[in-house]
This record gives sequence, structure tokens and C-alpha cells, in this order.
Amino acid sequence: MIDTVIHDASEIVVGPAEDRSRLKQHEDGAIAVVDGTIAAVGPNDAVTREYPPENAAHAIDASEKAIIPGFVDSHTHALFAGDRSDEFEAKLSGATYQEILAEGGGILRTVRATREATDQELLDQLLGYLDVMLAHGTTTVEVKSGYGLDTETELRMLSILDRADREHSVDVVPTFMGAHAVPPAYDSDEYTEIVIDEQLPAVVDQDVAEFCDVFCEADVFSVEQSRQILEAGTEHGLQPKVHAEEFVHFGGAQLAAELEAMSADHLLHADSSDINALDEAGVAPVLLPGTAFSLGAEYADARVFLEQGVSVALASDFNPNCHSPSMQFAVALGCIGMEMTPAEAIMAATHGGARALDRDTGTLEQGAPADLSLIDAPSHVHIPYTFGVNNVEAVMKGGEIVYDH
Ligand SMILES: N=CN[C@@H](CCC(=O)O)C(=O)O
Ligand SMILES: [Zn+2]
Repeated sequence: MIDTVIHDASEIVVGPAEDRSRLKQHEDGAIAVVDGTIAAVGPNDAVTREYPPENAAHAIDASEKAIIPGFVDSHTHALFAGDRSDEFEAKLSGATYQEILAEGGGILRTVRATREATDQELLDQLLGYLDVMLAHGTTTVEVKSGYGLDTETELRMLSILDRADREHSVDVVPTFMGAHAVPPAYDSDEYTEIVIDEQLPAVVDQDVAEFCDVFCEADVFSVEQSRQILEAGTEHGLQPKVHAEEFVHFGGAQLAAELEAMSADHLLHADSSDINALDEAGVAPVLLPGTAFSLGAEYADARVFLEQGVSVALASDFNPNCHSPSMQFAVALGCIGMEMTPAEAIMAATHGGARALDRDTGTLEQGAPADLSLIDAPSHVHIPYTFGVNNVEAVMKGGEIVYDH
């Protein structure tokens, strides 16, 4: 039984070509979906001969439209309460992110609001954001805890992520990030011990996280504290991720390489030896242009990675300091701000994100999950070209149409 045939698409973006610098794509293409996976993808004539649309339960005419893999947003802090729009205004008047954090604002303010919110309030807000992400073409999203900073709230956050994953068609990948900031009652050594001795065991006991992340940054967690936390996470079966080289060059990227972390994220201040170390250790570099855009900071140097043949991921970093859950916007910033080609940016936002989360999605190769978006434009180039609007017409997740504009 053929579930769905999408035919006459003006372009199908399959994924990276063999040399990884170009896209594998078909103009005038078709896709057949059977049992939630891609059964065939290729030129329209060949695919529809083998999988005639009239024999399929659903046939979709994609004339004048492009098909791309669902976006895999590999770095977000999408579960939070409260409103920091006034901090956005303060930053526009010259306040820095660190000044706001040092005065008890920023992450610490979101922690207070998140602790006060009920589970239902947090879940409802997250489900609303997942709706927006899906409507903008995201089919898998990583979400971090880290607005609890105590065992009880960190566990609450991770259980809410588990509920959201079961209730929503977007796949939610949970990351434990108790080491997101140091709560005011402790110094960073004391709090590092609490993360390792209390939070991690409880998280593992409840089996609610897949990755462990640390904000390795000046005045937050030192390289040594980060190493201790991530090594403890690894002993408990949580793969490491690192917030590295965001505000200053600090050593987080080398740590990620040393620990063979799943990813190193931000990397605004990474140098060429960091890039080599990450590449040799097989760590996925995750670039977050929305953060640089919202902070008015310089973008990470995507071109240096790409010229060295190192694939990168693009993610939204959706959080109260970078309030855009749209991967289309991240792709546009990747191109306009970081000089990526549209093809590189789309690959980074799909296949690159999947690599940073160890998932088999983010590609439309035969056998991959049928997670894809129908774009209301004839090619992927229109996504960054027509920035600021939603180009997604419909989204399929696991072979089902789960969003239709
Ligand atoms: N840099 C640290 N964490 C987040 C920001 C979180 C917040 O400001 O609430 C980030 O990745 O950008
Ligand atoms: Zn982050």
C-alpha cells in the first residue's frame, strides 16, 4: 500500500551530495511514502511509474513548489515562563547580556518565573511554541532544561518535555542543563557539586534526558567545572554538549573535542585550532545566528568551518533572549549574516541539526523518516531570499500531514 505520492515538485532537496558541499536535489521530482518512510525519491517520471499517484491513499500535486527535509532545530531553550521584553529594550539602550545577568536578570529572572509557573502553564506555553515551530517547518527540536537550577524544577522541566514529546507531532529531544547559570545562593564550586551529586542522579533515575549541556563561559562555569559535570553525565549515559566560545574565547571548544561531545554550540569566538580539534574529534559545530543578531554581536565565522570542509549545524537558540523559533529566519541569517549559500544553510538546518542530535532525519534519502515541508515557492533559495515571511505550506511528520496552511 502506497500511503502518499508527492509529484511534479519543481524541486526536491534530498540532502547533502557526496562531497557534502553541494545539495543533492531533483528538479521536477517526486517522493513516495510508505509506512512513514521515504520509499522512493527522484525524477518525477521514474518515481510515479513505480508508485502511481492514482494508486496512493494520498496524492499531492507539488507543481511550482519545493520539498525540503523537516528542519531539525538542535539548540533551544523553549521551555520557560515570564517576559524579558524590557531587557530587550535595555539592551537596545546599551546594557550588555552579562550586566543584566549580574544584576539577577537574564537567565536568573527566567528561573524565578519558571519555578513559580505551574506544570500546566509551562506545558501549554511550550505546546504553543511547538505549534509555531511546526508551522515554520521544524519537525524535530532539542529543548534544554536549565531554568530550574534546583533538582525539583529541573526534573519538572524534563518531565514536561517528555509530555510535550508525547502530545505534539514535533519530536522533542530533551537535554539536561542544570549547569546553565549559578543560582545566587551558591558559589560556582558548591553549585557544581549539587549538579553532579544531586541533580544528575535524579535526572538519570527518572530517565528524562538524553544529553547533558553546560554553559562553559567566563563567570559562569569554568572549563574544569564543565569537565567534571560533563564527565559525570557521560558516566550516567548522557552524551555531552557544550555552550562554547559564546562571549569570549574560553576553552569550551577544546573541552568538547577532548570529551568527544555530541556538539559544541555558539562558537562565536572559536579559532582555527578549535575548529580543527572539533573536526578531528567528530564533534558537530552548532551555529546560532539568531543569538548574534539579537545581541548585536559578530556572527560565528561559518565560512572558516565550511572552507575547511567541516559541516556545521544551524539552530534557532529560541529562548527569552533570542525570541525567534523560526528556522527559516536562522537560514536567512546564515546566508545574509554569515555568508553561507542557501544550499549550505538548508543542509545545516536539516542534516546538520540531525547530526548534532544523533538522529536519522534531516534527509529525504530512501529509507529516511518522511519528515518534510512543502514550500510555497519553486526552490529552497526562496527561503532566505524572502526572509521574514513563512514559506511553509504544509508539513509531513513520519508520513502524516501534521500541518496544512
Ligand atoms: N548562553 C546561554 N544560554 C542561552 C541564553 C539563555 C537566556 O538568556 O535565557 C543561549 O544559548 O543563548
Ligand atoms: Zn543555549
